[in-house]
Amino acid sequence: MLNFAFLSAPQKHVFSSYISRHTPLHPTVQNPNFHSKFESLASGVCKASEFPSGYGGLREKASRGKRVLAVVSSEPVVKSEGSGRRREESGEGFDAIVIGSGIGGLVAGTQLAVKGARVLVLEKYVIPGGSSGFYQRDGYTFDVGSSVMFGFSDKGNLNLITQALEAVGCKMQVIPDPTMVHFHLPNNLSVRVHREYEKFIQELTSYFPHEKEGILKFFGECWKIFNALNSLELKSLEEPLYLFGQFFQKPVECLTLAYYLPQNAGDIARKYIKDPQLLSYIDVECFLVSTVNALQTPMINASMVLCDRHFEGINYPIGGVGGIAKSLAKGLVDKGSEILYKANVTNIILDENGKAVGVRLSDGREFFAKTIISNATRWDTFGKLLKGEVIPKEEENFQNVYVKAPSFLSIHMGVKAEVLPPDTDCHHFVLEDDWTKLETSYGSLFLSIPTVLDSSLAPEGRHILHIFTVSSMEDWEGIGREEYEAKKQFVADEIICRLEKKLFPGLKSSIDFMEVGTPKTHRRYLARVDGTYGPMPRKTPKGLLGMPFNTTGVNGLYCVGDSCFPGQGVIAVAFSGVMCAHRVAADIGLEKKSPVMDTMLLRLLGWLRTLA
Ligand SMILES: NC(=O)c1ccc[n+]([C@@H]2O[C@H](COP(=O)([O-])OP(=O)(O)OC[C@H]3O[C@@H](n4cnc5c(N)ncnc54)[C@H](O)[C@@H]3O)[C@@H](O)[C@H]2O)c1
Ligand SMILES: CC(C)=CCC/C(C)=C/C=C/C(C)=C/C=C/C(C)=C/C=C/C=C(C)/C=C/C=C(C)/C=C/C=C(\C)CCC=C(C)C
Repeated sequence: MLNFAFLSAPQKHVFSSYISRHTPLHPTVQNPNFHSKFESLASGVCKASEFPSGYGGLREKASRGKRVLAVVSSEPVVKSEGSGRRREESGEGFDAIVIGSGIGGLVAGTQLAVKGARVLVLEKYVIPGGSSGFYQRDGYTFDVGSSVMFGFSDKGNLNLITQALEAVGCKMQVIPDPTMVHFHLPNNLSVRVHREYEKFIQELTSYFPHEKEGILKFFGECWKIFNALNSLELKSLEEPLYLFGQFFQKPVECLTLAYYLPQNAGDIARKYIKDPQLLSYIDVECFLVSTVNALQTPMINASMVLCDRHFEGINYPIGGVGGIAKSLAKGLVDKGSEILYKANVTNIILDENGKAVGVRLSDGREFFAKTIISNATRWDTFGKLLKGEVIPKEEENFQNVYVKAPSFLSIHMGVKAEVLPPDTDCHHFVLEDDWTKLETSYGSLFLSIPTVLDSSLAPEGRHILHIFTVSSMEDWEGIGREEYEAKKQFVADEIICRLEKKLFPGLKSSIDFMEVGTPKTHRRYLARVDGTYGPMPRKTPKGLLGMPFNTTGVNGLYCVGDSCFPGQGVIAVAFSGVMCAHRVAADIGLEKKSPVMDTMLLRLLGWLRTLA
């Protein structure tokens, strides 16, 4: 029998609430099979049985030489109710609280934990990952977001997912994808982006032989940028000791990147390419990266994607994309930090000097830390979590340069395997007959069939089809429940019809399972305002110049994720996590810093952004 007499009153309260909540059918687990299903998700060497104790485990902790029973993560005791003193004040608080467990938040959290910081991640939903999460239905494991994964190889400096996992002792098994995407475009332009660069260039030039030189020159310039990026050690561009160190060690590469920082891919493509159809093709390539055309896509981001797919390649993690977040969450807890699910942050708490010192949850609980990192979008962070506060000038600038990209409609389907022709590629992009429809709602279709690579994601004899397309919140608001359901069915039917015509005859009759998500679904489950896909330039941007890094105008508050430099994409938000952790670590004394140089660099960067 355990004797709990040594627990203080608040600890007893926490413990009894833990016991009552952690019955086999935990009410936070909406799906009673969730736990076992989640555990069964394959994730390489991170054993599934080692589910983060953050999901409500009890563990023993050493504290000042005494062994005390501590409740981990389901209810970290932060505010001592008796004395009214915060742990932070008594020297026991967290170094950082991360709001949200998207890949950006988890990478920031784990990188800090590895540096010795004590981190608390607060996630609104019941599992980690946000748009890189997963869900399971009827024997299918669906990726919430895209299944095209960069950053998983063993070489170079840009394999940020491999590095993030390695930092916490995890490695995932991956399956190399021979084709990043198969484009089905107007005028029967059908281009496969092969893993091998030469094969891809050969295929593209077979459609545009007269532009061979232009194609090689454009991609050549992309490789110049990619190679410069790949040669740097990637850390915070807001930390002067690192930044100037890199300039000193790799001056040519840094100057190359500085030169391209304010440039867009469309302008560079136009230097070499004249054929309007080929320029439209490059628009489509960029649309995948940024949901806007090439003239609005930063050249650094375009180069990163257009080259990395041939350098590291696209690799799918066995068991699904959700395994990445699951492994990072486990790694975080292994490193002595904590993650708490069903923790909906409603406010960031500022002290009397306007410094961010804590957060309040929708159930009234408060947690305090030296620094607060928000993985919510900047619109949510400054519009909701800091509601009532004056919005800092830098955020006003950001909102002048960037608007919220529309959301998307997603269809997750299970289909009979026979409907797919042999050798079907894993990822497809369909824009049937009109280039001008590229950026319009429902104009183009993204389609992934991850079971082509990993059949374990679906029951035997079945495949997963995940289709998504641009859709705006305005389309779905102000209608009643019945109309909403009928509209979902109608829009999905139209899309299925298009795919039947273009790719898979008989698709409709082969459907075994189907679930449609709208912008409202994405707003609700990803906690992203209007379900937005992320920031999109209001007009032609100056490359990446206007994209904010991680510090904010509020002392102690940092942002991470896709509304920070360099923008959308799992690998991009992983980089923002690495940058953020480095800057925070310097600010809390875990990394070297120079306060004088900090002030100068942050002012300089602030000024540069005003030029965007
Ligand atoms: N193939 C791909 O490249 C691919 C696939 C999937 C996702 N993605 C990318 O991932 C990027 C998004 O990653 P991200 O790191 O910015 O975050 P995210 O939006 O994926 O996750 C944010 C997390 O924060 C949580 N959250 C938000 N507000 C909260 C609050 N107030 N309290 C508690 N929790 C809260 C959400 O529930 C969510 O889990 C997107 O840009 C998308 O492109 C890319
Ligand atoms: C600071 C100053 C001012 C200056 C200095 C100079 C320098 C040094 C600089 C540097 C820089 C850097 C480092 C940068 C970096 C960058 C990076 C890393 C970037 C990255 C990016 C990435 C990206 C963008 C990615 C993306 C991706 C994506 C989005 C994906 C997606 C996908 C999809 C959607 C798919 C599709 C699908 C189908 C088809 C189905």
